[in-house]
Amino acid sequence: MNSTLSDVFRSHPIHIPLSTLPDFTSLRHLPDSYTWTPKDDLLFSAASASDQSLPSIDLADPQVATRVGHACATWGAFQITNHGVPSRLLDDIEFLTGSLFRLPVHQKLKVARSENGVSGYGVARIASFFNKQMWSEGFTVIGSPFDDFRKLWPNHHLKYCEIIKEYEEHMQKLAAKLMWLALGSLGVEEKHNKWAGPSSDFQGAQAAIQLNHYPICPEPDRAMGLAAHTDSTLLTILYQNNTAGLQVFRDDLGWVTVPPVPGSLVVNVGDLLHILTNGIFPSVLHRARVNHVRSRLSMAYLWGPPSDLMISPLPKLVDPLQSPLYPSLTWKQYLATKATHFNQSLSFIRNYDLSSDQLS
Ligand SMILES: C=C1C[C@]23C[C@@]1(O)CC[C@H]2[C@@]12CCC[C@@](C)(C(=O)O1)[C@H]2[C@@H]3C(=O)O
Ligand SMILES: O=C(O)CCC(=O)C(=O)O
Ligand SMILES: [Fe+2]
Repeated sequence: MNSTLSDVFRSHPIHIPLSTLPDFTSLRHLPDSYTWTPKDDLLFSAASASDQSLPSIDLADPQVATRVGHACATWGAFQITNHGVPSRLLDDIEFLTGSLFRLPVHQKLKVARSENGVSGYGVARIASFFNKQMWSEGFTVIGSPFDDFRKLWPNHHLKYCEIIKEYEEHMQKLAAKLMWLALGSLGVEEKHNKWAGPSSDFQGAQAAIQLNHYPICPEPDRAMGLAAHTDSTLLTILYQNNTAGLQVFRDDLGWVTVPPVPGSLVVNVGDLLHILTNGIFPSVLHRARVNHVRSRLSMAYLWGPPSDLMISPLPKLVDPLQSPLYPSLTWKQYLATKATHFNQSLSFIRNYDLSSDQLS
């Protein structure tokens, strides 16, 4: 039987006690366990020396594929407008996210993510790779949120389930469209990508929704909302509320803040698209900072292939005189690798000897 994303982490539990979640609202000073220095993250204070900003692309632009391709190759990320997701739906998902995190802690803990689970309330999975704690809380949706939502909102869960369903439908279509624009810019056609399906709709694609809340922070310069990471996806589509915090990293520029533009969405190239394009598109290193004036919400749609499907560099994008940069592997195997090797996962699989045992 095909596995789902929820199965992936059963063999990779994380041990982060939820009792470490502070009551963010009552703190006047940053506790030591939340105070980051460059020792805790080498890139912590890599300042941006540039006024360059992330490309913004109008999806109705006749040159859209070229622009998407260029943004993917240079930044591994871009913002989009005219994406077709109704602004009413963006308001709804933001409202849902705000309502969820405003619930009292004891209520949120009713749906706490289990150690070997992936859905539910808790700190980001990547927390286990850092000595310091992040100034955020999250909620992950994979599959139906019905059971969790009924515990959170006994009287309103159906309304909230409906919003998630509608959001997923729109995001799935948008992700497939963006994927074709990105691949199309490299001359990849449907015949080069067997997984595309007869109507190019990427049948069986799997996805997670990650809702993030970054509370107001008493000492934001010393805190970290969500530490630097790449997403393990093909693409991630992120909606941020009206508060800045997202930053993307470029080796030549340092950290670049992505200011929220009302109604626009941010698209990140994930590790699997980097592998599929044989390294042509970098997966973008990104993080979220916090501030002392306004709390921030972000809603990420993390999109990938069926979790058992073999992903490998597309032959069309591999120089016939060279070997592909990466071996074939499934999303499930990649997530297992990520659970062990985190930000070193791409270099780990690049040097991995396929003739030896199981990847992990
Ligand atoms: C599909 C997934 C990607 C993700 C792990 C997950 O199974 C569900 C949560 C996702 C998320 C969201 C926040 C950042 C991230 C690195 C994390 O810790 O959980 C990503 C994971 C990922 O992209 O590897
Ligand atoms: O909050 C943000 O802007 C980033 C969130 C993110 O990177 C994620 O959920 O994977
Ligand atoms: Fe991310």
